Amino acid sequence: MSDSRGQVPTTIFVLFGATGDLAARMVLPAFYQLYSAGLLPEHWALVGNGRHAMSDDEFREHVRDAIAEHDSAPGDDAWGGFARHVRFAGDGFTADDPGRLLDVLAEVRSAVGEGAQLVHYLALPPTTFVDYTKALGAHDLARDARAVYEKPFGTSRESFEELDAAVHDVFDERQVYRIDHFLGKENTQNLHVLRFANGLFEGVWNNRHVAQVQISVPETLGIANRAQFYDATGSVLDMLVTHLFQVAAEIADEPPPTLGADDVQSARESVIAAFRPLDPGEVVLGQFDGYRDTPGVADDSTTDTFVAARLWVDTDRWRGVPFLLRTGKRLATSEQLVSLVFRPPEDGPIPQSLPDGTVLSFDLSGHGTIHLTTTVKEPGPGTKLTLGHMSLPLDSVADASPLAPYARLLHDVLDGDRSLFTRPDGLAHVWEVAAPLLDDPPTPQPYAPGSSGPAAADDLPGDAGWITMQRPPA
Ligand SMILES: NC(=O)C1=CN([C@@H]2O[C@H](COP(=O)(O)OP(=O)(O)OC[C@H]3O[C@@H](n4cnc5c(N)ncnc54)[C@H](OP(=O)(O)O)[C@@H]3O)[C@@H](O)[C@H]2O)C=CC1
Ligand SMILES: O=C1O[C@H](COP(=O)(O)O)[C@@H](O)[C@H](O)[C@H]1O
Repeated sequence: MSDSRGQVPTTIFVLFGATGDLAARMVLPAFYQLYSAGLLPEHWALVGNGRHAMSDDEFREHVRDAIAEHDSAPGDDAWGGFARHVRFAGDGFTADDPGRLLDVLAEVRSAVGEGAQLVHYLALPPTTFVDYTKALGAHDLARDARAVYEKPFGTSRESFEELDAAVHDVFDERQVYRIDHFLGKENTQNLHVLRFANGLFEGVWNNRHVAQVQISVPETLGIANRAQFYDATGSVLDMLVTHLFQVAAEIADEPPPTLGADDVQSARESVIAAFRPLDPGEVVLGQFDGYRDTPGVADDSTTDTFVAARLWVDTDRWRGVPFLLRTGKRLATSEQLVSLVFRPPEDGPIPQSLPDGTVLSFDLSGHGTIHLTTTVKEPGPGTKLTLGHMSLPLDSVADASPLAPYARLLHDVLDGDRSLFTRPDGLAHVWEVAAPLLDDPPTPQPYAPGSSGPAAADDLPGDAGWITMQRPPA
């Protein structure tokens, strides 16, 4: 059944983990954004699932509170229109016992139409993905459905392989959408568009012109409300081998033949095979002072809350160019900055170009901003060189109506567009690249909350230093 907007069929979303942290902060607000923007099908329903009982009205109140807290408070009229699509099916969901889900789905189907497509969203702890996948198969909820898996898709090579096998027992690969929400950010998508649509950039996107690439995602926030998850995960698994690797692949990939979904996904996922396995000697781990006092964290925890790594991409395009990746909790600033530091011209009439005088940066936070730092003449007499900065906030572009990453990715699931989702071949390579670090991690070095992390991490980028918005390139 298709709605009046043409291609988008009537859809029933089943949100597992519907009362969890991610659902509240990201997924439920994303549904509301899509609804407000008129991007949901005419006929749709959202069925929340959890292990406890809850009435539809209680769940609706929870959803409204979550949207108000993490986005903006819905007006009464708009809320009324949205809330009537929302149901809750409690009492858990296992292969042996479907709880209330099958009964609620039967009621919803009879309201929206028997042919409705099912989209399952697993906003659950990753340790539960295998069991929920098996349960979907056992209750015949996988056929013709789409399944969205939160990250991380596996927490080790072994658990990735186990999950991959369980998923492919139940779903065909084309039904599977593995989320990495950094790929859904507006400005991550500009890495491709700016490069491939502008000869100015595509011509210099290689090791002849780029001296280094930085992906720097410091965070001021801590882990207080996610201590249990975080202490078992750490910065390497939470951010490095997931978001930062995927963004690195977006920069490093070869031009896809088209910007079609399969080609874009293939280009990104296949270049991960060329990432050189990480050398623990080129990685600095850190743990902020006071981390072990956080309720839920073990007194003797060695979990890393900071990682900085030098990654090498062994392709003809990037051989010899360090990709410098950095992220951590309780740092001095929150930024999501991807920078290409260009080499100065080798010869020509200006022999003393400023080092790092040309830097193209993509700020991935919010709606995104593109920054370009270039060497210019300092206005005035003589020819003194200095640096100038240009900024393009993406929401200032004509007719901009940016979507938050989760709204964008949910919309792509509805459209059946898998270009911004990860693929198992790429993820299998991720574990190969990460293996030397996971097998033999350096000892995390202490750092003060509010600092820029362990001092040793500052050696990784060399003279360029870590580029930040507070301290643009020297
Ligand atoms: N929170 C975040 O900021 C981010 C989270 N993610 C990912 O999203 C997913 C969910 O994360 P988050 O919401 O923080 O996790 P939560 O710990 O909040 O868990 C989500 C929900 O899952 C259910 N649940 C918890 N433990 C179990 C269990 N053992 N068996 C069955 N159900 C369980 C609970 O619902 P109930 O009690 O109702 O059954 C809970 O509310 C994870 O994969 C995480 O890595 C990704 C990016 C950011
Ligand atoms: O997936 C995660 O991402 C967030 C950062 O995401 P953003 O929404 O601020 O772009 C990070 O804080 C969290 O630890 C990690 O699990």
